[in-house]
Amino acid sequence: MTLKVDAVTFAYPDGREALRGINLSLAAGERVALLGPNGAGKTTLVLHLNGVLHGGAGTVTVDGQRVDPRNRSGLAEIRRRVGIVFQDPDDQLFLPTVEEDVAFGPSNLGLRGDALAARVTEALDAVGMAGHRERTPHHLSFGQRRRVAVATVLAMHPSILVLDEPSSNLDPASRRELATILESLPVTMLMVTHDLPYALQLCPRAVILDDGRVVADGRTEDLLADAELLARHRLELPYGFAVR
Ligand SMILES: Nc1ncnc2c1ncn2[C@@H]1O[C@H](COP(=O)(O)OP(=O)(O)OP(=O)(O)O)[C@@H](O)[C@H]1O
Repeated sequence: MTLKVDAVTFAYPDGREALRGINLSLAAGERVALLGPNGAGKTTLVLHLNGVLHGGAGTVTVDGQRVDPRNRSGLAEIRRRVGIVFQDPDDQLFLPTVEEDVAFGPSNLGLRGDALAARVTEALDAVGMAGHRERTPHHLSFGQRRRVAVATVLAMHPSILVLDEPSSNLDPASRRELATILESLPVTMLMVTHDLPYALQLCPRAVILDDGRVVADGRTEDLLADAELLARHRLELPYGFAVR
């Protein structure tokens, strides 16, 4: 089991209960969509996977290792294993060139020289950005910056890739190209999205979160074909979209 979330609860300091007993397991190689209306607790859950948020009840384990913020060296390893691609690529890109941004994480792990260069090339190749390695990230288009943000995470060789709204703000061609890239990656994937067709295309399994609880967990196709379930949780397919 790559990821196991066991009875996790969490309330923010103002007392708002955001997670009310979450259970979720991902097997190695699975691709799972995390769906739910605004305020359901998706981001709060994601921030528990690498120990940014903690303090409630329950446990999260990654590759059998418990996420424990008091264990500093353990947490560094968890953050290598759980690679999070945030919605805004500019939160992840801050160095003068693409290759420096992609090299940043692995060089912090101690990689140098040829091993580091190979890691950068491999990650940029995986997202189709090898031809842009010497460019300045803020001169790239939004879609290109998102791909580089994915590369910065892939360069860490994560065992689970977590994507927050990967298709947002992409034009149709970039959205499709990113789907092709994500489909080709041999990693365990948890994808937070409001884009239900994207979830269907990329993730055989989906989990719906609402009001801090898992309210459905099953085949994406089955969940999205259940109009009542979708309506109950404020989820909508695009007009005229046929699931099967
Ligand atoms: N820093 C915070 N302090 C207090 N409450 C918060 C904080 N961040 C989030 N919340 C609350 O926690 C709940 C879950 O929020 P969260 O951001 O996890 O939802 P989400 O499913 O990611 O929503 P969205 O689809 O809008 O991104 C909401 O009720 C939200 O108002």
